[in-house]
Amino acid sequence: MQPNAEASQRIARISAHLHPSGLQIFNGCSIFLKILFNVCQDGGKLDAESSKLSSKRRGAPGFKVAILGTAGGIGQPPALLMKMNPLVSVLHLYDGENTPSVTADIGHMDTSAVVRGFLAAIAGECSTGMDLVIIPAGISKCCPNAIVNLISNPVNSTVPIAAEVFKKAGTYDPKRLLGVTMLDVVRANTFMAEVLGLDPREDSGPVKLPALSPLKKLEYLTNRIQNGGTEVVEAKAGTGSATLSMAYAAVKFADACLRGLRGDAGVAECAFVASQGWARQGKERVGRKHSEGYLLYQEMNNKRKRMLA
Ligand SMILES: NC(=O)C1=CN([C@@H]2O[C@H](COP(=O)(O)OP(=O)(O)OC[C@H]3O[C@@H](n4cnc5c(N)ncnc54)[C@H](O)[C@@H]3O)[C@@H](O)[C@H]2O)C=CC1
Ligand SMILES: O=C([O-])CC(=O)C(=O)O
Repeated sequence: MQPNAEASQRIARISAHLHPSGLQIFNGCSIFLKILFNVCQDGGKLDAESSKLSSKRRGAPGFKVAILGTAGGIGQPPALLMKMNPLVSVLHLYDGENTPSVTADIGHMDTSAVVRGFLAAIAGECSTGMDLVIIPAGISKCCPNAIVNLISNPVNSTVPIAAEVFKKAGTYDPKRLLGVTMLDVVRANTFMAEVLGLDPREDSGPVKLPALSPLKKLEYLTNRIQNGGTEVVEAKAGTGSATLSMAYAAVKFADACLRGLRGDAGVAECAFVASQGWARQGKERVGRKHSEGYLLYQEMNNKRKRMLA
């Protein structure tokens, strides 16, 4: 096809996404996915379309990522950061409200990921074909074959609830359902580095620990990390909880998952996962398809295990 004709086709496609003819669909329609902005009715078609666009742009396929609850305090900054992530080729944004504004805004960024927004009751299905689904709010009925990063609090309850939802849908895979506890790790790195006068980017927690004795310093750090959420809530004087540091942590974790899926060796981060029942947090190694199991939990002494239970 001639370049001019191709460009005309692309303009028509973009116009169809920006001004979907089926706008009345989300006014009083009972179907589950209320399609809104940049969105067509057929999820599969849309995925194919997004992929076509993205692979043309990038020359190589990347990962498809969805964010549920994307218009909220935590959801918006990860949408921005995932649009900047070179591993992401398709970014689907879901929320019950304000998805158009977030999608329009982020969609103008000149990075390669193709963005689509869905005004969706996310307690139902999310689009299929995703590699990674990040959930600050709501839950999807099923995310077949995707790694799910569940952020909604309380993670030690929402992850088991999500597991039941996925079991019902026949899509449960404990190795793909990860409760995001990364903010605690991020805080631990920061606070520990502050006390020791180190660069927080050095990931050497276990190496640093002996330097923290006597016990008082450990107690100080344990308290500060455990009360990190309260520190932010109080600073925000009742207007909300951590959103920016959480978004950073969510994206740090999501990026680790994508690197694991890409096949990078030695990718391991902490998460809340199912193992011999619930109430476990361990360091997960993420592989090409899913997390590959605990590294850290087995190494913890009983006192620490009791603290996590
Ligand atoms: N895992 C962690 O370390 C942390 C978790 N959190 C948790 O993250 C969650 C999200 O926090 P924020 O983004 O600040 O909340 P928020 O209230 O600002 O945003 C929630 C968003 O989700 C959307 N939403 C909620 N239910 C929906 C549904 N059923 N269908 C469609 N859209 C829906 C809302 O429209 C809203 O835009 C909270 O549960 C919070 O406690 C917060 C900080 C740290
Ligand atoms: O309670 C919240 O939503 C915030 C939170 O988990 C934290 O900052 O660690």
